Amino acid sequence: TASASSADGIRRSSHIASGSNKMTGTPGSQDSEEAKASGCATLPHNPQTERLCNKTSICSRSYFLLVMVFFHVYLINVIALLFYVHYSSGQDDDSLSHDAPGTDHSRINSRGASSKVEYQRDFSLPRVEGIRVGHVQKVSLTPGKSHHMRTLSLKPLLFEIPEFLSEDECHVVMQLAQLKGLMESQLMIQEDHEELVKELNLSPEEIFNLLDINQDGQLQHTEVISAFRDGIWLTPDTLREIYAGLKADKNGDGLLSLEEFRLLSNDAFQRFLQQQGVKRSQLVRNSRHTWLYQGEGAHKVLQDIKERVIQLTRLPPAIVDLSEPLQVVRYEEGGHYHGHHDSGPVYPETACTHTRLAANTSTPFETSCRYITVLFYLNSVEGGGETAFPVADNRTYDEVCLIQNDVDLLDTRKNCDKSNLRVTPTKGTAVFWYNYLSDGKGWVGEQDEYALHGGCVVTHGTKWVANKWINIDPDYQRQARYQQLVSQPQDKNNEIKNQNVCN
Ligand SMILES: O=C(O)CCC(=O)C(=O)O
Ligand SMILES: [Fe+2]
Repeated sequence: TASASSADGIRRSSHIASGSNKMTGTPGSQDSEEAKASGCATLPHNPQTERLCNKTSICSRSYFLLVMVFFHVYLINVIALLFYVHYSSGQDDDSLSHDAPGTDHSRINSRGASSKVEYQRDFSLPRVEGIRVGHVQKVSLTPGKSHHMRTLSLKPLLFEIPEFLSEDECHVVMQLAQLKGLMESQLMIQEDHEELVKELNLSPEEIFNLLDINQDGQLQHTEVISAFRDGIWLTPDTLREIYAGLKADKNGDGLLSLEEFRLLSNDAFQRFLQQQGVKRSQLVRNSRHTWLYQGEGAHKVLQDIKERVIQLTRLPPAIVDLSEPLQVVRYEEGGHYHGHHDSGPVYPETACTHTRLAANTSTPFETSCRYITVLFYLNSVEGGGETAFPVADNRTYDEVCLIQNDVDLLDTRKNCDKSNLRVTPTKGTAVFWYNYLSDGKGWVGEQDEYALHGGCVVTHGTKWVANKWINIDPDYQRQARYQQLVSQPQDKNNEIKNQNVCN
């Protein structure tokens, strides 16, 4: 508005100026009025002095015009200066947060997160193209050597790279893992599940309603299996045994009414399983594992593998550096890992485990956000142990269809042969896939439901694999804040960690 009225002002004053030129020398009311207004009325009425006054003195129209022009130029300069100051201070904010991390401590709040900074999304995550199933592309991962990468499926986007690791490298990784010691991948009783149920304080009716997916007032086997499967792997057969043991299914129709369900409280369930003795084969995962750090100072083989993963995925090194360490897994004969996702789904109220430190709020749910899984086979397995992708490249995917007519596609002890895709473990081969789709704007989108997979039961010998998970938060701001936070000087990081421990 200010500049509009100024422009208007210029237009009006130039109109007055041209009008005064036409009337110069002719005594008239307009001239004399203006002369009066500008102080010329005090001069004696002399046409010569009046002409002089009109043309050269400080009360002339041209002088007025000049002053107005200067005034507007001045005004425009002031406005431009204000704009400059405003925008340049905004840019400073950004450059502080990106280029000189940790220099502006005032913006780190007590939860260790920067509360004001909005990171500009000026970066697109690269994604390897699959082209079509069976397509082979050459990739250069180490100087002087090229690998062949074959597309195994498009849903999920899945690739296989033979000879990614040399025999020696496989040997070193297995030895380092053994040196460090492997722990059980899954404990026998899932206490956290029970605790969560207690914490939520749900009544049996509420739980029944949650489980009754088709809302028919009865619980079918599939509805109970998917709900209680958090830890112990239930099959329709074990479920029948449990119902019989707890005398839960009074009328013996294989379905549970609300009344029958009350007898099958979580406690009773767990107690029954404890009495029976849960076998390792009844767990979701039957293996042992350990973690190997791959950063500075780590064994050269481990650092080399990380570098090759950077080349393979074409992701910024910082993202790979800040991801989980290498997980080395050993399955004994009889070992397995039932169908699962390596990453959780993305909901607004879910936080990623790796960026939790940088989350602005404390969120009730936490999940692993593993954008990519790179799975290395460290040995060739004598029997079984394939990695199964039950729904890879399915035309449709419907979770309910995973368990049908007592056939559970997630059961890698029984039904691996029914999986759409199986990869045979071969020493040195790597497979990698995306657990998330793209959001179409260069960042992480929805979880890819087709990325469901599992490790089939090892029928002969042992199986060694390693997982390199690349963690990226689907929430760009959280990922950026996290990267900013961990790249701050050590003393500041300790301060933040201590705050978290104490809170
Ligand atoms: O052992 C396999 O083949 C798969 C392992 C796996 O899916 C995992 O460790 O998350
Ligand atoms: Fe997995």
